[in-house]
Amino acid sequence: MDPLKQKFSEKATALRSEIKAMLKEHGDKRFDEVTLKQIYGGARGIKSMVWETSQLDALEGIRFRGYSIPQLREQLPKGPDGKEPRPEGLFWLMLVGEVPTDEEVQWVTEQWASRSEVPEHTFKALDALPVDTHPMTQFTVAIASMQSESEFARRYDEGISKNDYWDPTYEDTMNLVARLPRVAAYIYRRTFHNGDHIAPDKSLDWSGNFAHMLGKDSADFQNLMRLYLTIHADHEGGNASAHTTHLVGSTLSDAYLSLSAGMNALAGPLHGLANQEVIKWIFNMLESLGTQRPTKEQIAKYVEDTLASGQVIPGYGHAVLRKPDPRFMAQKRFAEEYIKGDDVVEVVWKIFDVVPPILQSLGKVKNPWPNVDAHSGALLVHYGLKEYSYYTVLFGVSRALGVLAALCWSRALGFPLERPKSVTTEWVKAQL
Ligand SMILES: CC(=O)SCCNC(=O)CCNC(=O)[C@H](O)C(C)(C)COP(=O)(O)OP(=O)(O)OC[C@H]1O[C@@H](n2cnc3c(N)ncnc32)[C@H](O)[C@@H]1OP(=O)(O)O
Ligand SMILES: O=C([O-])CC(=O)C(=O)O
Repeated sequence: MDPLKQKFSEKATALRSEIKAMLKEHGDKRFDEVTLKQIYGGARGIKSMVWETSQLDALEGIRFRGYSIPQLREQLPKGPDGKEPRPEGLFWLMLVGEVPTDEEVQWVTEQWASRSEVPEHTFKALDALPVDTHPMTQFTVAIASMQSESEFARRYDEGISKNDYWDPTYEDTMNLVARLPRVAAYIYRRTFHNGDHIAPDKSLDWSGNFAHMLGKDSADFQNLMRLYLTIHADHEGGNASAHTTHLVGSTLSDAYLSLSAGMNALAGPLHGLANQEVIKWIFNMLESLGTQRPTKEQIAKYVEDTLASGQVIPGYGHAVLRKPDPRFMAQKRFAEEYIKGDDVVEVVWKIFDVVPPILQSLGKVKNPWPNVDAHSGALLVHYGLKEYSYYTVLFGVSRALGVLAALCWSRALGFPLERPKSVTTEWVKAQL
């Protein structure tokens, strides 16, 4: 058995028996009460799911197995120039709860390179779609098309024991994550570069090779990808892409079908698509103001106009966070270090000054601060990746790491079919 799988199997076996004992002793202990507002309000804050890979604090932001983003940047093995963390290490950490060594991360890089062959029919499926099909639609089609290779589906069909579900789920996860950069780069090159595809370079790390296949070989862009693919990977279990992957996975749909479903949730403008909406909104603002360097007063007026037309300010607000998103701050740090003085970055920082007090003044917005999506587009534009309808695919490649590591845990811990209760308004009225 490979070393990561071995470690995962040991940890999962131990936790499964611990949970069993805990449920036996404390199964009826109350952890939450549900208000009518929560029932009608998108289930905000209701504790109803277990997610081992990360946890979100409203003020501090995300912690992956207890590690904050600055701590990850310090402690995870980095790319060849020692600057930014490699997402391979974060995957290891999320899956087994330990910060990996350089050798362990190198092992993941090589495993993924060796599993990265994409089936020919996936390229054919993509080529059958109109070239202007939204990149996220192409992405979900490509992921679903690879389901024909699912180990879990094959072994389930053969009659696998419940106790072994975790094993082919792990195999599917490793294969799928290994292939995503190739699939995602193929979508980018077919959509925006006339199908002029770039062969993988398996000597590079997972992010470096992805950058290379996109057609961006600079060391700085590779570093941006390492950071980007690390910070977007997981945001506990309740966000729409994670929860969708989890829900679909709970029916014993395999990793391919579950991730493909989760990516459809990520493709919504209130969730992952917000990163494209942010840069579109900024470009529209610059065009309508006729300048690349708007004043704060000009931005404030544009924000007021956007709100007056009944639209949200993309990249601001959050269902859980109540402070500036540490993922926004991590990208701001990257911009300060690598590309200070960039015009679009300067606009993003001015928006950061202008928007929160305006949203606060509305009196209804619970979090006036920027989320992760407020910054990412400006960094990508700087390196020439201007095709913003593609941005959510990058997010999706990263998000796969967290939701699939969590899927492995769900199968290893024997989690059941998810099926919460719904009620009608008539029923609600009868209770009042
Ligand atoms: C990776 C991610 O998914 S991060 C989030 C990405 N999405 C965005 O950036 C889109 C813009 N933001 C939003 O629409 C929201 O803040 C969400 C969807 C992220 C969170 O929604 P909620 O938890 O319902 O936010 P909240 O409780 O603060 O909403 C209360 C009111 O404030 C409004 N509001 C919240 N954020 C904003 C915003 N950025 N601009 C304008 N109004 C806002 C809501 O639309 C709602 O208005 P309503 O009562 O008239 O319907
Ligand atoms: O947590 C959420 O609801 C949305 C979010 O920021 C993410 O999924 O990255």
